Amino acid sequence: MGSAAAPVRQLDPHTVAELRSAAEKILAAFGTSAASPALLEHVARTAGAFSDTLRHHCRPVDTDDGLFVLRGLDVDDEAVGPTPEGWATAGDSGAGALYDLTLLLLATVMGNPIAWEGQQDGRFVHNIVPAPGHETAQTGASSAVLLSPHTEDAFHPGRAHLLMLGCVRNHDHIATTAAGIRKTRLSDQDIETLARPVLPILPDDAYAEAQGYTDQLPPAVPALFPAEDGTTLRFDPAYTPVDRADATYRAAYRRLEAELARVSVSVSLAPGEVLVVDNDLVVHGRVPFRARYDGTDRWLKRASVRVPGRRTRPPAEADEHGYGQAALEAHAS
Ligand SMILES: O=C(O)CCC(=O)C(=O)O
Ligand SMILES: [Fe+2]
Repeated sequence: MGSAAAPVRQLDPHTVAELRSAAEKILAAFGTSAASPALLEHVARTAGAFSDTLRHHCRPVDTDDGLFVLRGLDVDDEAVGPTPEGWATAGDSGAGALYDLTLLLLATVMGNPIAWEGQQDGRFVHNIVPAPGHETAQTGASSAVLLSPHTEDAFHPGRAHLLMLGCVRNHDHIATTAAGIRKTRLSDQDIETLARPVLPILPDDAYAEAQGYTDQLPPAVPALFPAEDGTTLRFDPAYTPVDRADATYRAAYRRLEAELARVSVSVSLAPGEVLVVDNDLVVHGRVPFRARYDGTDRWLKRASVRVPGRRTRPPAEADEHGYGQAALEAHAS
């Protein structure tokens, strides 16, 4: 694993002030970051009036890294209060809500934020904190184990194009890992093999309801897709029954895994930094750590964004059932 620096987009003080005042106004008007149709409309209108400078900071990923870090937002460590011991108690008022709204605004500039009825109560901005009892899970709530590199919500055809991870607190400098498909070297033969729909990707442990879905069989999906401007990937080995494939496929899959490990970078987010990952180009994960459970634990805010008009995925995804899960879009598209 390398520690090559991720491309950084430094927000200028004027843009930071523009964002802060927008988030403050919305919080003053609604008293919460909990999404209502009226709040979302307010967010859309506000984001639509942002400066060109802010918009430019939010332009699409423009390097082979497939990601960037927005730097410069300020987080008042005292004001956000203790790290909750689980997403459910994170609350949606005060300084934490200000961060939720800032992410929601940024997400709206980049595309259309999405939420899942089946995850974190349908919130548009999730709280990622270590939770007692989940230490070894393959979800954001874990800590003691490596969270293996994955495409976010890989099981679903409506998954995000962009994943945003905003750091509230990270005293122990615990790194998110990121590996971009455009940095890997694979033979044409392997790419061809992995572009065949051979295996399903099953719903992850954050989706209890989807895991109980039995109406239709899990669809086999390609891990790689040769899109117009380069290869994209859909990859989640922890939820893929790789041993069901033949030896040729398994070997190619393992080589993809090894290549992703080789090009993986560590991004240790500091408070106020927002990692933006292109979910079609980059798989992300997290190194293991020891949770503190004393109110000072690592705390990230997460938003998922769809970018209208993208053509980076196989058209056949349109026929997938998505295990009965539906993504809610923040804004009419
Ligand atoms: O904790 C992290 O750095 C990443 C966790 C993760 O995979 C996610 O929030 O989607
Ligand atoms: Fe994730």
